[in-house]
Amino acid sequence: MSVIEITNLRKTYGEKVAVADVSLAVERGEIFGILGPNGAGKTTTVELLAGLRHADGGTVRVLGADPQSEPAAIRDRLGIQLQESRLPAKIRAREALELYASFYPDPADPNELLELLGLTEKAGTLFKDLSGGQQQRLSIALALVGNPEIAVLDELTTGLDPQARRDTWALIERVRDSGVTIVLVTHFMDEAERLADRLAIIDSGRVVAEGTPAELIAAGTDRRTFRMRLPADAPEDVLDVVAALPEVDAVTRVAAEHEVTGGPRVLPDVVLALARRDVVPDEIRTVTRNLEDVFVEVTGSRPETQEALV
Ligand SMILES: Nc1ncnc2c1ncn2[C@@H]1O[C@H](COP(=O)(O)OP(=O)(O)OP(=O)(O)O)[C@@H](O)[C@H]1O
Repeated sequence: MSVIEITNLRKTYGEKVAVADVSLAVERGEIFGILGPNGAGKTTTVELLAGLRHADGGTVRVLGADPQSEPAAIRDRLGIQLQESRLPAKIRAREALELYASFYPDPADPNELLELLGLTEKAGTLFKDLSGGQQQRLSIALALVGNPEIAVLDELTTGLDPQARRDTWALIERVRDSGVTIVLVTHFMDEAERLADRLAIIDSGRVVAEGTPAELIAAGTDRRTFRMRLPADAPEDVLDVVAALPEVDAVTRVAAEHEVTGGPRVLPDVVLALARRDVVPDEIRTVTRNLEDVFVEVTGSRPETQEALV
């Protein structure tokens, strides 16, 4: 059953089209990823579905209600963690949770949430003295404190170190497994590939691809790629022979290897052609596509990575 249905959503800021035409459906109990480059319209889309902004066109239904005209119907059922949400520097972790809990009719137990998020030992710590990862976890706890059926998490792991990111991912899976539907906004491929049960890639305010990570990776191409290392004594013209095979699209040199791309039969055809010339590659390994390749194909842009932090 869909808990969120967005149809032909549109939002402009003056001349600027932030969301051109977005349609998507989120099913109960899944982690749904919204992936896209900076400025694609992801945050605006989730702000519209949370009823924080008014759409210029299209419809949004969250748990059957229109968040714009019936905000009260979803207020206690949808929790949202917005990008860079800041708390007052001098509020303590438990105080913040207790304060937010007091806004809801049936809140989660702040102590249980602190435990779930690994913050029990930091319960008495001032917000300003928490590390980036701890602040992030606290903001996730705040999105969950109303015991929501749906939690929207925007740029969950931006600025976290690799270990904190992995811990946060494990936590999100635990939250999903406890029955909460999660909408995860991210521009990190690895995060979407690892966490999302299904995802939509948004570019320039439109959905350009949608499906499970595996479906997206498998769809749209019958091209295959592999890399091989040729023996030092291979005849010089053997690469010309490979490149001339009908099944081969391209042969490129990558460090000590050659990368060959072509149709579904590219690997056996190349191996056979080499064998006819008495050449046996020292090593062959297939190169599988990942979500990053899909992203580059459908958006034409390279995603950002967390490498700077590693
Ligand atoms: N309040 C606003 N006024 C004017 N333009 C805006 C406003 N909010 C967003 N935009 C513009 O709308 C476009 C979509 O922004 P949005 O924040 O939804 O994208 P995003 O995919 O979430 O990107 P990011 O990851 O950088 O936050 C951007 O070009 C942005 O500059």
